[in-house]
Amino acid sequence: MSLPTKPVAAGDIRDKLIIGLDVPSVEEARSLVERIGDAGTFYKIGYQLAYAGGFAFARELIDQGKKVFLDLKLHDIGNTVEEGVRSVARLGVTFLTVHAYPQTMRAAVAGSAGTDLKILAVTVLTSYDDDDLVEAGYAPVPAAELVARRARQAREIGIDGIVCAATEAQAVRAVVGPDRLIVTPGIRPAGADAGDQKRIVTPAEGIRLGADHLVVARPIVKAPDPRAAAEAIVREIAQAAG
Ligand SMILES: O=C(O)c1cc(=O)[nH]c(=O)n1[C@@H]1O[C@H](COP(=O)(O)O)[C@@H](O)[C@H]1O
Repeated sequence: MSLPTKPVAAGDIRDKLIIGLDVPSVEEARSLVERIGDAGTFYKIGYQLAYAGGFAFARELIDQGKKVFLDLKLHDIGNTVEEGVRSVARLGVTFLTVHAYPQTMRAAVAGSAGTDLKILAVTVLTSYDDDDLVEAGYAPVPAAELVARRARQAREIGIDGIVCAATEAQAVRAVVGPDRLIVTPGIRPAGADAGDQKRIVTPAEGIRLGADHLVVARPIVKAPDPRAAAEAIVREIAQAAG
């Protein structure tokens, strides 16, 4: 089966790889970024690093010319989300995540209005499968269906991009159209450990399925040679985007 491929936007192919800095301290993050060198242009700061000095480190990365994705997965009452997003927008980061609940997404769009910050809505976490949704209290619904529903709501609300598993990227693209970003975690180079991820694909598949950016943490962060691991993924992305 030949898969539709979204044309690759002009720009640096390395930006398609977002490296998750899932490490416990700024010192470790700094040393990892140094080791990866110019193989890494776009970094994600999530819970682990954000709450351990990561906000100041985001500034440091931006000053080095790197792009930063602040993965805070916000979800609270509308006013709190809106004001929180307004504060994040002042940090100069490129992406911020919120959970794809309509109230939360509307508040995030309001808080980022008039700024360069792009809001990404996390549809259904890639560690969830259909059984996990039932356990969380949802009426039985396939994860893919809930992803499509939330992607439609995100588009209607004016969210900039969607975070979903690459296995759902084509369905999401059909819903959101060509102008929204699709960002996919749950990426594993062939042979790598899945860990807690349940809906995974390889970097090449992720790109062929239409992802604009791939988020990869453990396969790079825990590799004996993180730079070589990042370079191999960028090569795979370039070939797939080819
Ligand atoms: O928003 C995210 O980035 C995210 C959403 C999601 O559904 N699944 C997911 O794994 N992530 C993040 O993507 C990264 C994936 O890490 P690895 O599984 O180690 O490559 C982690 O930092 C997660 O927090």
